[in-house]
Order: sequence, then structure tokens, then C-alpha cells
Amino acid sequence: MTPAARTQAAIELLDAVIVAARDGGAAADTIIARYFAQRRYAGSKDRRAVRALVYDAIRLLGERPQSGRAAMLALARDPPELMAHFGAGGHAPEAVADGEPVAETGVAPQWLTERLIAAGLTISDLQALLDRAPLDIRVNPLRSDADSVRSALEGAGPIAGLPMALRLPVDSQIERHPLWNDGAFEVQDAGSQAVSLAAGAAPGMTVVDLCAGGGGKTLALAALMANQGRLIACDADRGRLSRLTPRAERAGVTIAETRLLNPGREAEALEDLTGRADIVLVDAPCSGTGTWRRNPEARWRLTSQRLETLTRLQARLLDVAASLIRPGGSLTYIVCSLLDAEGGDQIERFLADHSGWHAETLALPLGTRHADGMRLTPAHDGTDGFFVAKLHCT
Ligand SMILES: C[S@@+](CC[C@H](N)C(=O)[O-])C[C@H]1O[C@@H](n2cnc3c(N)ncnc32)[C@H](O)[C@@H]1O
Repeated sequence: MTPAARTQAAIELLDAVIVAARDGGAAADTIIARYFAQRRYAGSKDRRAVRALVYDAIRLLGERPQSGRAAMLALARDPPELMAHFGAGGHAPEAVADGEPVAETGVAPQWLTERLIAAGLTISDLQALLDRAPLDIRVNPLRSDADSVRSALEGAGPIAGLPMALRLPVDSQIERHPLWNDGAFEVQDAGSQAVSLAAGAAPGMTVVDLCAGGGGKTLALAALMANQGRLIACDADRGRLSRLTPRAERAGVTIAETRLLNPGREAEALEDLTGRADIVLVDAPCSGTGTWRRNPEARWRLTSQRLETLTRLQARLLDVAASLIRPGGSLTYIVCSLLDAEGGDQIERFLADHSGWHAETLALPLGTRHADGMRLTPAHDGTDGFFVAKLHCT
């Protein structure tokens, strides 16, 4: 592909990303993978270059742009050599027309920027939400140890405060590394590892991971439990939950049992656990404002209606979780969002509605105190953004 043809490919992809963001379609990564699956003539350098153009344009634009061309014209202001691709002939984009729209640059949609600022973030905190994410792994003590994994992976370095976490050069190809196959490590953001510690899981406990998804935190909990006790991994999404079993096998986790929940009727499938769990972890479905480094187009998807639906679901899941906890047990609530509506406000509501509960003052190796919990941000902690709180039932 010529450089100008790559620019045209990026425009076509951006058009698809914009439509998907508007209509709740596939993620940008999936759209790019599908595009190249149908264009085998594109070599790996072409793919890398086109992908970089698409993501550079997405990161540059806070509001969802009207078209891929408007997005690319905004990017073409700098570096200006991109502008020379327009009208270059062959597979290049058409020449720029007089008065053609150019998308406005920005960090996030106005309404979200306002809410994030209201949650105490600065503009540079917001800008850091769009940095390129590092590649972090969690060493699995059920299969290996941090020194062995570190010496086997080129460029691996420690992360202060997290003895089982290592940070690797961003482009490291590790997903099929022999040590990965052996279950010696999992790819997991350091922030995700830090907030998992908040639950205080220990050997012999009964732990419910209410929103386990593919099991990222379930596996971390199992390691903290030294594979002893009972770990019930639940989710309402059969596909996600089904990915947990092979991962657990690879990681040598034998205590995890999965339970599929019926949305809206979660408590029914958990009746036998009422008042019996030492710990319930609610890694709640959320807007993901803390993970824009990985999915920058997510900020083009979120609407205030979607946010409202999510906050209602989070409140309900907190109530379900509370019913499972034994007296003296604890509930850890996590969201990878930095909006107070999904973080501190949820805890405030919960405490107002549930007498006999209180929030613990957390002391995690990363993060800062925020509302009744702690907050991790890319700018402060070099991790994805999270809010975590721990509630005790007396
Ligand atoms: C933030 S993700 C969980 C990520 C996972 N804990 C991890 O560490 O990889 C939130 C999960 O909540 C699940 N979820 C959505 N609605 C739910 C419900 N009503 N009950 C339980 N889980 C639900 C989603 O399917 C999704 O997997």
C-alpha cells in the first residue's frame, strides 16, 4: 500500500468506528481486525501504519466526529505531510473540497469533561486517560515466582508496591510465550491487581466474585487464597464466563466454580449463599472512563442515558452483594470509571440505605483517597483509572 492508500484505509475504518460508536457496534480493535482479514494484500507494516493513524485520530477528537474524512483532516494538520495524500491519485483519498468539515480536537465530550472535572480530575489527568497503556502482567504464584518470570521476559521491570506485578515493553509479544502457556503469568493492568488486593481474600474463605467476566480478578483472588477455600465466580454473560474455566485450568486454579446469573434475578441463583460469604467482590459493569487508554473510542459511545442505566445496575448489584455477606464479612466495590456517579455516589447511597454498614479506610499500594474509597488514575499511578471501596457489615 502507498502511504496515501493507507490514509484512505484509515478513513474507511474511522467511518466504521464512528457508526459503531453511535449504534453500539463492535470495538475499534475488532473493526480493524475484520477489515484486514478481508484485505490479505496488506502487509504487517501497512496494518501497523493504518492502525496507528486510526488510533491517533480517535485520541485527538473528544466528540464523535461526523466522518472519517473530517477526523483525518483534523489529524492532517500535524503532521502536515498527511495533507499531501488527499488528491494524490490511485487509492488516495479524494482532494479536499472548499469548506470541507474538519473535526474539532478535544479530550472528551463536553458533558463528560464537566463530570470528570466535577469528580476532582484536572485537564492533565484527563489527557493522561488517552496515553498509550503499558503492558503489565501478574505473576501467578500457583505456578511460578516473580524472579523466575522476570528473568525470562526481556525488559520486564518491577512495579513499586506490587510484588507480583511486572511491566513490560509495550510491544512485547507474550500471549503465546511458553511461560504464559504454563500459567506462570496473566496479562493484567497493575491497577486491576492493586484493587483486587482491597478485598483481603485469604486461604479458607468463602468468596463470591459477583461480576467475574472472563475471570481476571477471580484468578488473582484464587492466588491470594493459595487455592484454598471456596470461590464462586458469577456473571450474567455466558460467553465471558465460559472463558474462565480454561484460564483457571492453565493457572492451576482448582477452587473456582462458575455460576451463570439471570439479569434482574441474580439473587435466585445465589440463594444458598445468603449470609454466608466472607467476601463479595463487585467488579461492576461500568462506563469504563478509566480505560480510555485501551478503548479511546469508548468516549464517543457513552450517553447520559447509558450512564443512568449503568448506575441503576450498579446499585442493584451492591444490594444483591450485601445479602450474601455474613455478619462481620465485607463487600469490595470496584469500577474502572472515574465518574463519581459510579463511584463515591454509589457508596454514599449504599451506606444511607443499609444501616450497620461502614466504609473501611483503605491503604492500597497505589492510588489516593477519594470519597469513601480510593481512586487510581493513569496520571497519578500509571495504571488504568479505578475507584474502589470496601464496606463492612457489623
Ligand atoms: C468490569 S466487568 C468484570 C471484569 C472481571 N471481573 C475481570 O476482572 O476481568 C463487569 C462484568 O459484569 C457483568 N455483568 C453485567 N450485568 C451483570 C449482572 N446483572 N450480574 C452479574 N454480572 C453482570 C458483565 O458481563 C461483565 O463481565
